[in-house]
Amino acid sequence: MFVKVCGLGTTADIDVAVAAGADAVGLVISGTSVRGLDHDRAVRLAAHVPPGVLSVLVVNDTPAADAARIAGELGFGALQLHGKAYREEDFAAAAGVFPRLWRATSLNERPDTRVGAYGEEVLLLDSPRAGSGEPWDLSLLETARPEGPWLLAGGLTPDNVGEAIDRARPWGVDVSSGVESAPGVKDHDLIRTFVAAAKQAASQGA
Ligand SMILES: O=C(O)c1ccccc1NCC(=O)[C@H](O)[C@H](O)COP(=O)(O)O
Repeated sequence: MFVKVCGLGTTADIDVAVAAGADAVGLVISGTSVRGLDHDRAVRLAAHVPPGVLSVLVVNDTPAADAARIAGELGFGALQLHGKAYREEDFAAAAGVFPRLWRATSLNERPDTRVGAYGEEVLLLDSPRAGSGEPWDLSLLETARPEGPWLLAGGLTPDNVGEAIDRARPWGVDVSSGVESAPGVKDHDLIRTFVAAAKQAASQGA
């Protein structure tokens, strides 16, 4: 089970997520997010992610080609494009600059759930309000379950991630609000508990 912890804001957050066994860490650059990093902090945090752990740049309001340029310049391992504004041509433009793209979408919006439909490596299925901590109706997966590398996100917590994995059978999971003590403030114990619960649920279900 691939586990990504998103919206990290400090080097200590990264250290804790990595030590807990997270496979990827997400850094958000977005003017509208409580987790949005300014450029200098993003540079510092991206450089802090150790080899072997995937660093993911998360954007939702940045032109895709600009985001791709930033991802390349800062040495990110992947770029997660979030939001309704991105179309297939945006992915094509971004891929010409930085090819390791993740596509985030919501099943509530009736998206294309084929992994790779827009040239992305990974598909992320999230709640309609990304980063809100709101869960979504997993029964939507019954008629639109993706195949291949896809992440379940949206309202996951240490308490519900095991059941969500059993039900949705994703390739990986992604969490942000569910490991916070306040919006934008990561709780290190919750990060450890979440990663352990996700890995355990996956090994029991394997
Ligand atoms: O985290 C944010 O604030 C955010 C804002 C805008 C676009 C995306 C954002 N986060 C991206 C994510 O990685 C997922 O939405 C997140 O893991 C799931 O969020 P949550 O329900 O808070 O766990």
